[in-house]
Amino acid sequence: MPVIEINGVCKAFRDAKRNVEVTALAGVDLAVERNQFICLLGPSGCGKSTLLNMIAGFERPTEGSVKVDGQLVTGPGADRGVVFQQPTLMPWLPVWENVAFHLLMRGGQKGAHRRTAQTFIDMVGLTGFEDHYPAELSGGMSQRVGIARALLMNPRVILMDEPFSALDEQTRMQMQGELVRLWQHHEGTVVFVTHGIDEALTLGTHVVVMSARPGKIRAVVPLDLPRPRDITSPAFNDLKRYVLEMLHVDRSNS
Ligand SMILES: Nc1ncnc2c1ncn2[C@@H]1O[C@H](COP(=O)(O)OP(=O)(O)OP(=O)(O)O)[C@@H](O)[C@H]1O
Repeated sequence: MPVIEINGVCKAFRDAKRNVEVTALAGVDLAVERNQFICLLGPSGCGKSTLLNMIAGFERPTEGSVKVDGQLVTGPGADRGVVFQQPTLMPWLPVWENVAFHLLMRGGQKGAHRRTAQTFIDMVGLTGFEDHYPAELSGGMSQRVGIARALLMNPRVILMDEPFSALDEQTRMQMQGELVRLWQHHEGTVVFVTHGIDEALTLGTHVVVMSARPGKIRAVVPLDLPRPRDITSPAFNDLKRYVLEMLHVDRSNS
């Protein structure tokens, strides 16, 4: 059984200001299997974030269904960890309390929660920064805190919405490498929204190419490339050309 099942999903938003309906997604079907790393790629406004938000349970489909582990998604849950573009850290809490935030909210032994947080702080390479505050961290470090916080709940699915887009090129490439290593060591199912073709081809087991207005899935492209990915290799560039063609079909029709 797929971990995520999206069946016939449509999403319309009411634009109250202009008194019109915006169809963000129309007839989206997608099955995501365990341990797949799915990159959602498509032009701005094609509904990538809307689709991710529906898996996260922040939005409900207008039509169709979204299931995780066979259960209909009706709201957010601990089985789905979300990492946003901005890491949404609590500025008044040190790193370890930000990482352990959901555990601390549940109550219980603070010392035990700190030890649990430490495991994930170490995992994302922030050892020594446990007591730093968000204002003392770089963009990449803040994003690592967000990733550690999402991993700590041991979710079935990690949902990431352009988590590295605000980072400089070098930090982004480093974070991409670290994310792949984490995913390879701990396994799990990832859905990752990106604008970047290279990023999608570097990270994913599959790229889901979306078309715009209303958002639909144009193609699911399996990435049969060895890791670590070599962005200069002929195989990488063949796939890049194919994905670019998929994106361009959309542009030439619009
Ligand atoms: N809450 C909302 N209210 C009204 N319209 C919305 C809302 N959220 C999204 N939309 C519209 O739905 C469409 C899809 O938006 P969405 O943010 O999902 O696209 P996206 O592919 O993630 O875009 P980007 O790559 O620019 O972040 C857009 O036309 C957007 O204006």
